Amino acid sequence: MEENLKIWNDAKRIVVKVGSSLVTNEGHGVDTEAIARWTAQIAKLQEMGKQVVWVSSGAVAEGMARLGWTKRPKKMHELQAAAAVGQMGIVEAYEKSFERYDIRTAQILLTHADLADRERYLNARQTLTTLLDLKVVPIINENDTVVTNEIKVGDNDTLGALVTNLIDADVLVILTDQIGLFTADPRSNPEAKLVEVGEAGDPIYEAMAGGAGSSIGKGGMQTKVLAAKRAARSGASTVIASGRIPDVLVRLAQGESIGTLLKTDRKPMSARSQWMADHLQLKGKLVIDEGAVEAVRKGKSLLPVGVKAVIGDFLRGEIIQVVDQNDKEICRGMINYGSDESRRIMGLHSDEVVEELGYLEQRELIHQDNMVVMNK
Ligand SMILES: Nc1ncnc2c1ncn2[C@@H]1O[C@H](COP(=O)(O)OP(=O)(O)O)[C@@H](O)[C@H]1O
Ligand SMILES: N[C@@H](CCC(=O)OP(=O)(O)O)C(=O)O
Repeated sequence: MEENLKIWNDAKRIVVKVGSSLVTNEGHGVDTEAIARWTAQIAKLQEMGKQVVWVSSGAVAEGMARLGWTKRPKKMHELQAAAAVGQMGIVEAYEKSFERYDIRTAQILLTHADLADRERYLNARQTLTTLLDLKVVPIINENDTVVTNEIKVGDNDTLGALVTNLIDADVLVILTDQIGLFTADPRSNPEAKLVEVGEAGDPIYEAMAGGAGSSIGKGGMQTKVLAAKRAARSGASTVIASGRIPDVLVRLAQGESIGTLLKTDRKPMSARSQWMADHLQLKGKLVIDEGAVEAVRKGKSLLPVGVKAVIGDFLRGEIIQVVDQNDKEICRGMINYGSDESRRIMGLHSDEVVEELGYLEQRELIHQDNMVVMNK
């Protein structure tokens, strides 16, 4: 209780994510009563001085219900068509429900590509914070209709964490159909026990969490536990709780312990480091030797001499991954040379780089100021 109270007293900005099965009543169509209960709670949270961003799944499930499809289609374009139809129903239901409280809503559809591009990322941040200052409730979903594998986030638990980091929220609440994280999937393990509190990022929870228990949800607990780890990078704690508990959000905000709290005491990474850390897909990879691993971990820049291999095609200025010889990610950062040049200069000392290229653009392949060390 103490811990919850402290986290929630200090929390000004909250991101809440609701899953498809909750929003669409297990796929039967938008659950307007559930939405009415949540909007009433959001109105109360606003009265308590909190800002709320709402990440809502359910577009595909609602689209299927509207189109009369009983089986989830396999074809990408049919799924995307269903999402386009369903998203209308989802935002319409929220808008209508919030009218009762004279609260405006805004639809925001994002893809990973939007968040990976620095300019679009900063724009999204600016727009979201402007909406919050206007007391508007942003309703966010992935832009399912246009995403391809290369540009998608993939699930809304992860999207919730990315949004948490984007706007520096204090708490991420993931509302689902279970009362929290259990020691194993309670659908198949009736003996499983609820985890009440833990450390975000502790790998024991990744081992407990399974995939989605129904065909409606996408990521199951696995993506929720990983979302908590991701949100902790900006210093946000995560609560996983049932969206069906009466007044769940208000009671949480009053400091009640409900569901699972995955807390963090981590100091937030700088906004720029978070942006790099939150890239889910990277264009390329450098494999570095042990000496370089040690240097990078000490916060030094990465020089060409420590690089053993260059994988993928990338341009100067793109964010790429740096791994050790066991493929463990050590850091990532903005590279000063494209992949072709990087291949030519890997393993070389600075004077040899000049000889090879005929010029020296920068001594470092990745400068320490443009780098974020991972898993520290
Ligand atoms: N350790 C666990 N604790 C609780 N639920 C789990 C666990 N492992 C897997 N699950 C499953 O995760 C499901 C919730 O994820 P999902 O279906 O993706 O929901 P949502 O649509 O809310 O994101 C639960 O219904 C449950 O079957
Ligand atoms: N963007 C998709 C939801 C993806 C997703 O992560 O679903 P869920 O696991 O139910 O939160 C949709 O609106 O159908």
